[in-house]
Amino acid sequence: MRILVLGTGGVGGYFGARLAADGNDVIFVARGAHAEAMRTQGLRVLSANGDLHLERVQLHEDRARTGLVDIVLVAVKMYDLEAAAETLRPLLQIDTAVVPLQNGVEAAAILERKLGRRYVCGGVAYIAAGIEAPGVIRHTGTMARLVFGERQKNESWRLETLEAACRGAGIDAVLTDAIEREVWKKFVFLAPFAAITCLGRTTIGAVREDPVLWPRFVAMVEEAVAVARARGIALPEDIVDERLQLARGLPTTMKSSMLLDLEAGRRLELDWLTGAVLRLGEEAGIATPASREAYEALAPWRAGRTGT
Ligand SMILES: NC(=O)C1=CN([C@@H]2O[C@H](COP(=O)(O)OP(=O)(O)OC[C@H]3O[C@@H](n4cnc5c(N)ncnc54)[C@H](OP(=O)(O)O)[C@@H]3O)[C@@H](O)[C@H]2O)C=CC1
Ligand SMILES: CC(C)(CO)C(=O)C(=O)O
Repeated sequence: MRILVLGTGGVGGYFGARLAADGNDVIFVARGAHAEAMRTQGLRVLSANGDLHLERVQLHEDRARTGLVDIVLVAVKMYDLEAAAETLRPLLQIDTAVVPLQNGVEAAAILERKLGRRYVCGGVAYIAAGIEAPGVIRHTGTMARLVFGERQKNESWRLETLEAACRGAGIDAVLTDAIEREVWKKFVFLAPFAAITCLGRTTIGAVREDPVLWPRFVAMVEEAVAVARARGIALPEDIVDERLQLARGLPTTMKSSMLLDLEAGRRLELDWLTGAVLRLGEEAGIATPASREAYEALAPWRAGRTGT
């Protein structure tokens, strides 16, 4: 099974490296100084789950050398998704599974428009990881979980193969027959979590203790759940309480990946997180005032420090 990792950052680098270290045929798409470091020094993962160093990595250089692939793990940021998807088409064969791991609820639909529905599955990544230096991925904490599933059918030999490869590599991976619900389950937590940590420029631990930030977070979770339900997503009855419990149990020092981007002056995924709550809420006739307030406060930073 040949796996293409489209975007070798925190998510793609961590899971791709674990799969490669277990002997899977993994080809990485990377660019810039990070790609150059991977070419000359390999790819290193620093993690409480076990450090690893791939001395040699297969980098995607061109179509001929990469050939056709069986699985694509899509792990570029949302603002890079359409352009990255353009490069995929020549690498796909009839039953290639393209698995988006982005935050938000819109990646699969974007990929379906670009590539066609047959290829595109759904996926969710639970991990906190990033590029610490060129060629080096830093994983924070121990959480490293993948959930994926078919969007058009229940049975999936192609994803069963991926699940087996992940488990062989020590990755906590689950194949689900309700992937749309899983993607929304993460979204109704993650969009508010990203927004509130960015608004406070602080950790979830500090948010929990703050008499202003915590109620704003709760209101945003309630709004996101209302949007999901209005769009026909069958979330569990107790989803708000369950998501708040999740937030209460997170490590005190944990930050969202969007806060790390904000602190580093990078572009934000705001428009696919809080922005999507507003957009999808409007379409469904759901008011989202707490999310709107957060969006408007963060919007000046969405293009990053360089404004590009
Ligand atoms: N980081 C985390 O802990 C988590 C992130 N997520 C989600 O996963 C997705 C990926 O996030 P993350 O891993 O943090 O992102 P990163 O920015 O760490 O990694 C993405 C990588 O893809 C590269 N890239 C983008 N487009 C291309 C291209 N066309 N060709 C080659 N390389 C490309 C980027 O390069 P460059 O830097 O040059 O742009 C970057 O190195 C996001 O949607 C995020 O919300 C989900 C769960 C946890
Ligand atoms: C909350 C977390 C770390 C969980 O995966 C995440 O997805 C993010 O911050 O982007």
